[in-house]
Amino acid sequence: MDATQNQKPAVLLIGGLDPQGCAGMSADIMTVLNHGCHPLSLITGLTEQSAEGLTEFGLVSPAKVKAQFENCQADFDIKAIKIGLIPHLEIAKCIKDILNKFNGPVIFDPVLGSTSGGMTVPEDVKNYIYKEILPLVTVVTPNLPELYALTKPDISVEMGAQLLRQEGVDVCLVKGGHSDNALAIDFVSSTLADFYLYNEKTAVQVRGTGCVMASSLASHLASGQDIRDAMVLAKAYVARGIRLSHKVGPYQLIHHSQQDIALVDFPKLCYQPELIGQTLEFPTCPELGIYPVVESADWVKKLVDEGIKTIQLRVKEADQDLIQQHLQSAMSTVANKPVHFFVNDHWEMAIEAGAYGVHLGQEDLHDANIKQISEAGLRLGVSTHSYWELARALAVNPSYIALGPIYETTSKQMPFSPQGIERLQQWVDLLNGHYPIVAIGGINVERAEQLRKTGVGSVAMITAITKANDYQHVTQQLLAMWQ
Ligand SMILES: Cc1ncc(COP(=O)(O)OP(=O)(O)O)c(N)n1
Ligand SMILES: Cc1nc(C(=O)O)sc1CCOP(=O)(O)O
Ligand SMILES: [Mg+2]
Repeated sequence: MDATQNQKPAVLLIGGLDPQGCAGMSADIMTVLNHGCHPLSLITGLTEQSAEGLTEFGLVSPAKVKAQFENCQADFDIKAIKIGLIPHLEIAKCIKDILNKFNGPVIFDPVLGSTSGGMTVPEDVKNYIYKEILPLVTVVTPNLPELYALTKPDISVEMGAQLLRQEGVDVCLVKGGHSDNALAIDFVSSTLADFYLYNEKTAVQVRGTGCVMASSLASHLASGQDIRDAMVLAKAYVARGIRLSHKVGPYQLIHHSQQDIALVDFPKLCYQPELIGQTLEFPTCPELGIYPVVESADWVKKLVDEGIKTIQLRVKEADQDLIQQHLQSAMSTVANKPVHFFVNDHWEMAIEAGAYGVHLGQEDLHDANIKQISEAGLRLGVSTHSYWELARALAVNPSYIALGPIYETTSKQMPFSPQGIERLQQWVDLLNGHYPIVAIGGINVERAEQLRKTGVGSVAMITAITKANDYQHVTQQLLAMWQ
């Protein structure tokens, strides 16, 4: 077997040593270890600090940092680099050389001083960071004071992030924890999209949260997570750490743990600032059981006749009249029957027809008027395929959350690889008691039986029923299994 297989991903940490073990390199190492990664550490400064603030950056030799990096690179396959304190110009130049020899993701938490006050990074270093380091960085994670110091005082987060990105950074994540808002709102600007991540703020002042956030992000990227997922998971890790934080000496410190993240720690994601913190209400729905997704009113009739209690009409046709005909006909099938009838995509028609609910994907959420669906009293189901899509779904507060594709599907082309049963188990554990979950994608009778063991309340399928040799037999098998 290749000796590099099954090795922990190595994360190179470049930053200052806080001898009190609360922030900087010590916090970074604890975080990286907790994410199942291996920390490599290059110390940029032997700081002197206390609860009163930072009094000394502490010189280290750039030549030694360079030599240490070369040893690390020779012996480890570095998967991500996280940079914190850059105290001196010579160290900044050395870091630039290191970054030029590295191809993977670079996370830069631009520590310019200590939150408790005292010394700050000299102007020449700040200028060098701006012009020479930022262009080599994948994600920069300033807090508000750092954003102001690097750009302009009191600049908006959107404009500030824009300025940093103009220097060549791929993603700018501005941490809003220092604002006096009741929510901890981070702004993310990236080539993929701009969005806000938010969760409830706790009253406690916890040390080292910025270091932990950036190290968590680096660890998730080193482990191969999508960059948006990595940001969501890192924010959840910090939120959980703050919620469980504890007193050490004069400080309140993050709790590091490998336990699963709880829903209360999971951030919400939205694209418009005016929607931050606005929670809509949708009627609840029960566990939905066997949930066929079908393309015609004819199939709705055939399956309701078989005893199906949840069904979705998913007509992928451009002809609006035809969709309307299918919908009207399906509505008369389900009228006065205990059937949970969902309409895919066409939310306005669903409201007009008085359907039980609507199912929307992430792109559909952009176009739909979610408030109108809520006001009309329809249930809402939302698709998710990743952690960041889950964060988006949580902001909408739907009636159920779907996860897919659990297995390879032939019914639809998607940029997502199969989630697998373990990922479904994570969704069930995270959302249990809060949102009903629907699993979809490549599910047949045998697989449905396996998935039931995760505790998922519903399985949705297209081909297993509509392409079956004997759809009635398959439907009866599924219904019998899910009782
Ligand atoms: C139950 C259920 N889950 C997921 C989907 C997929 O919805 P969406 O992502 O909007 O894709 P389309 O179905 O519109 O192609 C679904 N329809 N139902
Ligand atoms: C429509 C759809 N949405 C999916 C998602 O993952 O969001 S998977 C899928 C197709 C499901 O069809 P089948 O049961 O034939 O695999
Ligand atoms: Mg859709």
